[in-house]
Amino acid sequence: MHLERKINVSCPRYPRNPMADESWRLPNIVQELAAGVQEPPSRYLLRDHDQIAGAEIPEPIPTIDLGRLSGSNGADEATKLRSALQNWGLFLVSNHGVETSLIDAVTEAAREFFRQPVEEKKKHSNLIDGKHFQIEGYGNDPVQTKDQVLDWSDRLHLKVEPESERNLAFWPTHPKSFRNILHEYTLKIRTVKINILLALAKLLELDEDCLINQFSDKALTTARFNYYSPCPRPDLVLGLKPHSDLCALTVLLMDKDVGGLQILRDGTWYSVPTVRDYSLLINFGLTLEIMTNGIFRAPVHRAVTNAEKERISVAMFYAVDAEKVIKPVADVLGLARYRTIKGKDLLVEHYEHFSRGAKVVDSLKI
Ligand SMILES: O=C(O)CCC(=O)C(=O)O
Ligand SMILES: [Fe+2]
Repeated sequence: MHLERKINVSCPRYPRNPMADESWRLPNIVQELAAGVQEPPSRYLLRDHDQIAGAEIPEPIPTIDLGRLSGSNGADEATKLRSALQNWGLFLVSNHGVETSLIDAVTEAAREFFRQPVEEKKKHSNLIDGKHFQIEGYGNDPVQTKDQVLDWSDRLHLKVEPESERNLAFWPTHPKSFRNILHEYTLKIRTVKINILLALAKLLELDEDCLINQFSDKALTTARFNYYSPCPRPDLVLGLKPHSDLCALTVLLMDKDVGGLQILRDGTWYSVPTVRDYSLLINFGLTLEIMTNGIFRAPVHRAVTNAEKERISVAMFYAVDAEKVIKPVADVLGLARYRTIKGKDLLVEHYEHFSRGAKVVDSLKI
């Protein structure tokens, strides 16, 4: 059975009432829209005039030397990691073992993919029969209500692990090297994920493999290539609404030239600066927040757009098996602060909250 059927998001079937005009459920490809409009359509405009310009981050996001953290003399890096997590909930990793040439190749492959005509990309559409949303493929998020504020971005979202779950129909053949590059990148980033989970378990003074053991051979890893078209009104439109990632861990490859990621701390949005030294950004998701009973928090973040420049980011999401019940991994973490939830149900609840700008974590806290 294909995983996407197991984790299908419960989007209302289209058309629910054969007589009703439900075309609003079918989002535009933003890249197409951006090429033709002077002003973004009203569905993309923020309602509450939230401040979009981010504040300058008061100190650099800490960079952890992953090689050193994983080695026998990792105590200094572990201290840095602890403070990064307390302050920002995210950090950069350097010395991560992924060749710079591979990182460049991933970025370039993504750029080449998005450079194709929309008709080519739509061959990998995330709408079944042009109507029903599924998580995998090229397109946008599901539109659940007429007044949902839409995001100024398109994406290609692919299952990469377990390998048996890859759906090659969604995997681009242009550029020709795309599939090989993504395969190589998946193997390399897996090691990054493992090293981080080992280090986190140590920080929590738990058995070293206690977090890694949460990921069975059915645990789902997806790669999401985000494409933010230039937007005529970056002051009124978001590239991606505020959210926390759902998975346990995200490894984010940011565009090295164009910034756009913002992180929320104490009610203020801070711009995350671009990095040019091939560091990767590590971001915790809600699954890890629940597994650590709130000791590690999933930061709320969003992406803003740019008037002149396109922006690309590549996120690798490490989720657990869809059937796994997510809960604190050890009794020593204290009385549960979150209700337990299955991986697949978290996904459904997330989309329901995300579409109306709400946070699923608030519904999970006990
Ligand atoms: O584009 C970015 O920098 C952030 C992307 C992101 O948050 C996501 O894909 O979940
Ligand atoms: Fe995210």
